[in-house]
Amino acid sequence: MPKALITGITGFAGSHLAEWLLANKKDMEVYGTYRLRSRMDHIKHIQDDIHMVECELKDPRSVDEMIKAVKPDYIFHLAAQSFVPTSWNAPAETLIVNQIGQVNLFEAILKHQLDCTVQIACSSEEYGQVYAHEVPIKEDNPLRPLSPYAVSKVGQDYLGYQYYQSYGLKTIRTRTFNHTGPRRGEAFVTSNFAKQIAEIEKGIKPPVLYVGNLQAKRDFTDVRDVVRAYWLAVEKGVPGEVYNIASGVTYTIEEMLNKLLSLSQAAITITPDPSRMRPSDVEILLGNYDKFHQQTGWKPEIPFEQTLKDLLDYWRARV
Ligand SMILES: Nc1nc2c(ncn2[C@@H]2O[C@H](COP(=O)(O)OP(=O)(O)O[C@H]3O[C@H](CO)[C@@H](O)[C@H](O)[C@@H]3O)[C@@H](O)[C@H]2O)c(=O)[nH]1
Repeated sequence: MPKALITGITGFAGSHLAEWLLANKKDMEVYGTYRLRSRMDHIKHIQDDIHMVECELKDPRSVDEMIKAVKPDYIFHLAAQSFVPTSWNAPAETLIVNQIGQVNLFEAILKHQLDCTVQIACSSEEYGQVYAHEVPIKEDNPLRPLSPYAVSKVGQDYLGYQYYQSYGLKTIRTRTFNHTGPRRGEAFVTSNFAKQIAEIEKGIKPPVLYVGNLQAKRDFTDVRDVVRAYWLAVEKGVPGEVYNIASGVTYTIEEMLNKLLSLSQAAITITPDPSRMRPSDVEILLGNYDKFHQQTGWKPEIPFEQTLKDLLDYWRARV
C-alpha cells in the first residue's frame, strides 16, 4: 500500500488532510509526525486509523530515523511555526523550525534514496508588499516578505526549488493564501474573533470584542478545500513547480468581522487593542489560482459564509 506522511498531522491543516485522505484514498496508509508536547485533540477521532511517529524536525537524527522507518511515497510537509506575530518575538526559532526542519527532511529523503513526492506548505505571506497593479497575484510576482515568518517561508520555497534543480527531489510548492475553518488555532484572526463572539454569547466575557488591524485585505479559502488541493498537488502537480492556492476573492478583516457578527444575535462593541497591531502588516493578499486550476482542475467549493458559520459553531460547542 502507498504511504502518505503528514508532518504536522496534529495541527489544523494536517488533521483535515488526514481526514480527507482516510475518506478519499482508501488504498493509502496515513502516517503523521508528532512531538512529545503535541496536543492530540484534533486527531483523537481518527487515531485508530493513522500511524503516529514521534519526530522533532529540528533534530536531524530524529528526522533521519523517522524517514528510514516510514519510507513514505508522499510527504505533505505542513509542520511549521505558522503564526506571523510569533515570528517577531522568536525570529531565530521560526527560521530554525521552518527552514532547518525542512532541510533535515530533504537530507533524510536523499540519504535513504526515497522516490517520493514532497508537497511543501509555502505561503502567500511570501508576496508581502504587493502593489495595486499586481493583484490578483500570480506565482511570478516578486517576493517582498514583511515578517520573519514570511522570510522563513521564502527560504522553504526556494529550498524546494533548489533541491529539485540540484538533486531531482520531486518537490511541489503550494503558496496557500489564508485558510480557515473548524479547528483553526485561536490566535488567527477568524478563529480569534469567532471564539470571542461565542464567549460573549455564553456570557463568559463582557460584550466587547478586541481587534487589531481591520483594514488588511485577505483571500480566505476553507481548509477542507485546501487539503483537497494538497492531494491534487502531489497527484497532478509538476515537480519543481510552484502553485497558488487561493479563492480569488478578497475581504477586509472588517468585512470578515461583519460577516461573523451577522451570524450572532449578541450586541457587541468593537474595541481596538494596540497589542494586536504588527510592526508591518501585509496590506492586501488576493490570489490568482489559474495555474493550479489548469494543472489539476481544482477550484474552491465551500462558500466563505459557510466556513465562518462552521467555525463559529465549532467555538460555540467548545467555550
Ligand atoms: N491574528 C490576528 N490578526 C488580526 C487581528 N485583528 C486584525 N488582524 C489582522 O488579520 C490579518 C490576518 O491575520 P492572521 O489570521 O494572524 O493571519 P496572517 O498573518 O494573514 O497569516 C496567515 O495566513 C498566511 C497565508 O497568507 C499563512 O501562511 C499563515 O500561517 C497564517 O495562516 C492580519 O492582517 C492581521 O493584522 C487579531 O485580533 N488577531
